[in-house]
Amino acid sequence: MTLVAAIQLNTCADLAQNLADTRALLGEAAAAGAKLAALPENFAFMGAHEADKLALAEPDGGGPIQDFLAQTARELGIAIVAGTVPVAVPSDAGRVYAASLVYSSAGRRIARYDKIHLFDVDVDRGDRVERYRESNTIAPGEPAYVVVPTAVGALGLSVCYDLRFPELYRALAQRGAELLCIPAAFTDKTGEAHWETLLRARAIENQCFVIAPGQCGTHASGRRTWGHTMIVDAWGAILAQRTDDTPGVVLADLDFDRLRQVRSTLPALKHRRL
Ligand SMILES: O=C(O)CNC(=O)[C@H](CS)NC(=O)CCC(=O)C(=O)O
Repeated sequence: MTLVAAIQLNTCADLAQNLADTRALLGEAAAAGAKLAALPENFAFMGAHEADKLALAEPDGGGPIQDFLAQTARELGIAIVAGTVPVAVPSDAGRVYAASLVYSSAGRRIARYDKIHLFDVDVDRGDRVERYRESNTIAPGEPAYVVVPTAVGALGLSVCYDLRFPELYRALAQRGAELLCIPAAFTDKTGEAHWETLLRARAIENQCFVIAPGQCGTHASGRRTWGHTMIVDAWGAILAQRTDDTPGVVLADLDFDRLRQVRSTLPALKHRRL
């Protein structure tokens, strides 16, 4: 058995405050015995305006957010999947990559995945339309399938809106992923309709654990996110989830014997023909 954590946050526009909140919950996860903890999308900063995050862009490999992550992983002895970090796009000061970075418990960065699919969507709220244009401030990552060996198994990386593109997860599973990480800031509206169903479908169809830490509550922009951070097993069962709309740690013990049993008794991954 292997204990992992998914951390739910209500990120605000104060970087120092967000890092302090993150550090406290990572500490809680480590104290409980978790070997790996995953943070939500935009864990370090959510400003009043999308463009506010550009001021926090860090060069690849260094900066206050990345230094915090490396140091915290080392001090707590826990691997961290850092939801997303705003990493500078060389030659484009107007956009950043939404980079999901993985740190080993020694504080070494062992993987980077840049969000591929950008949320350029109008969310209909009945009385008004909420307009998201993520591509105004985020540069899309080149399509890439990142699977990284960790202390808790082979981890496939993705971010938030990627969840709606099952071909990404199929490719990660084909490349050996046993866990899929989906850090998110889902809208409360689309989250209520689709979040749990999509997460459980990705787990079931790819016979992988799914770790999905989410943003929750109201943010500086006035937008609301869905929370419902959860960890799902390869059979689609919800192992643990946070139903409170507040920050906190979700813990689950991953049983890899169960994963192997699911894959051998229902060998759908081996029955693929396309
Ligand atoms: O809300 C914010 O301010 C922050 N949101 C985000 O950072 C990102 C990009 S705008 N949200 C999503 O990708 C939501 C996807 C989603 O909700 C869906 O696929 O339904």
